[in-house]
Amino acid sequence: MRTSWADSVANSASENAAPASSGNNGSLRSSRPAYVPPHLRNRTPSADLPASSPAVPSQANDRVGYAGPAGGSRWAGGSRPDYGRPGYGSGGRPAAAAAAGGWNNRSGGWERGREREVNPFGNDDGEVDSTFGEQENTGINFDAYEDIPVETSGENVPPSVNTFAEIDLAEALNQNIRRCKYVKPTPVQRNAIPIILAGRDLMACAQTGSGKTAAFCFPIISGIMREQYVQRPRGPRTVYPLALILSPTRELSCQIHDEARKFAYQTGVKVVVAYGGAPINQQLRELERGVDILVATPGRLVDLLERARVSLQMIRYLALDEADRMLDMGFEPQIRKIVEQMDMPPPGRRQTMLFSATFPKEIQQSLTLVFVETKKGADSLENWLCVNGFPATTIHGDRTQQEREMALRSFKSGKTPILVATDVAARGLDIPHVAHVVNFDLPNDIDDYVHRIGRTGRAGKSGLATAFFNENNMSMARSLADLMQEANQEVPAWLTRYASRASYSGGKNRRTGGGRFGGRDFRREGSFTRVTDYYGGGNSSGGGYGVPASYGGGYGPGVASAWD
Ligand SMILES: Nc1ncnc2c1ncn2[C@@H]1O[C@H](COP(=O)(O)OP(=O)(O)OP(=O)(O)O)[C@@H](O)[C@H]1O
Repeated sequence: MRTSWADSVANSASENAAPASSGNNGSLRSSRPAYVPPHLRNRTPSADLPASSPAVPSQANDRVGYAGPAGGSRWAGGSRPDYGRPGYGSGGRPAAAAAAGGWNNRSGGWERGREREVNPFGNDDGEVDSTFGEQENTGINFDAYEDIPVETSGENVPPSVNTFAEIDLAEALNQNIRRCKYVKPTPVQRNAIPIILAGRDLMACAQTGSGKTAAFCFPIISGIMREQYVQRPRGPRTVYPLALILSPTRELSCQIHDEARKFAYQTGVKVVVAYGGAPINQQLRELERGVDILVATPGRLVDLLERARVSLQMIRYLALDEADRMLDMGFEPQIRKIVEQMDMPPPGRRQTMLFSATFPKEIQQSLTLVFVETKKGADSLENWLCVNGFPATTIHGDRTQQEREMALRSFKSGKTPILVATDVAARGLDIPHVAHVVNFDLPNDIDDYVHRIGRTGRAGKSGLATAFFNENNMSMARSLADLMQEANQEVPAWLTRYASRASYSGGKNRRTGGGRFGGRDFRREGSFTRVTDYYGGGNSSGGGYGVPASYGGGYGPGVASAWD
């Protein structure tokens, strides 16, 4: 079972309380500067520090927890204990400083005396105006931007801001914004920055050259500065970035890296870039010096992950720049691997941001319809999804007509892209763009099943259907296996086994053993060929849960749908 992110942080905290000199690879560490996390850089050694740091309470890492006390700046410090770790050499700050300062006290810069941070602004090292004055900006025509309509969707979207001063960013970051001569935020920045700072996931579509890079970099940098207490494991060669920015090309990665280094200058947050087509050794050396934000192309990142030189275990922010382009360029397998198959924390434990100038409609409207058996089950699943960061709503027989209509509107508009429904309420719904139907509870009747999966893969589009099967669904095994066979899909061995057991015992489903499906021949009406489903998981000992997979479907031209 996957260990939770909070657990792994707490574990790593206790594992890593050893002094720097007792690391696994002392010689390696002595030959290169030891990595120092942002919160310990530029701190004077303190005699007040305990010999070992306390383990981090898991709650401290929950992003809900970092909103800070109401009515004051989040950065004002408060009574949060100092989790500074002595093992990192320069020492943490005294607890009293934590209580008094927050990160407005950060004098900025990387760890003093170890590595000098190159000034990414050239020789002009920092005569910065103390206010966001009317300086020259970098060529963005803000007059033209004022008229650009901005649409937002989602629940309780945090309000946009008009000025950088309104945003609760760190002073060191504000200084860099002034150094960049950004006077005011662009529309995408006005809207996206408060959303990301509020801990929300985001998909943002804004035209080229509209300042998307800063829109995701500012909140990531300020978030990392804020999480001063985050403890990271220390492998001899593995690094644990806190943020990952994926981009499709070497050029874009380098550009993001250059920009991010400016924004992060003297904040203590270190940005490293890794891309393919260039020797890996130099990039490895750079990574070994420590990394908070990793900007990478997918292929090179997979390479680094497979070599165990990078771990995603501590990722709090995942930004995909030009996400659609990455898919177009065939990076989907790598992205899936990075996001789903490595050690990346699941949604809810990390923030995910998708940025692009273009998002095909299919990407923006991928609605998921989940079928459950009971009204109670619908409510509790909806609640679970919402609590875990998946916007969901529900329709079932206990909801008023008005509530059902509202839920449907919210689903169709993409505000709540997951709809949990009981069978009765969902019959006959014609909702475009349903990309995925999940049979969380399988129905007892194959007709109902066919109706349900017919909500996706409509009008010639492909669709995905996922079913969770357990021994209580035994009576459906034979019909499901037959149905899949008819649709030329591979029938998993475990389902075949269930099917034969069900036939021996006679089966309860009225269609079992019938060979052909009685009543209505859905196949002749084009239904079977347009649906694709896959039953994963499960085993002969029973009770397994399905795993989503497999896209497909589509039906021949001119074939009418039974439900359209
Ligand atoms: N608030 C701002 N004020 C002035 N200039 C800005 C501001 N934000 C960004 N810029 C500048 O605008 C230019 C375009 O920004 P950026 O490259 O982030 O755009 P983008 O939306 O990512 O573009 P693309 O989609 O082409 O990658 C950059 O030179 C950047 O420094």
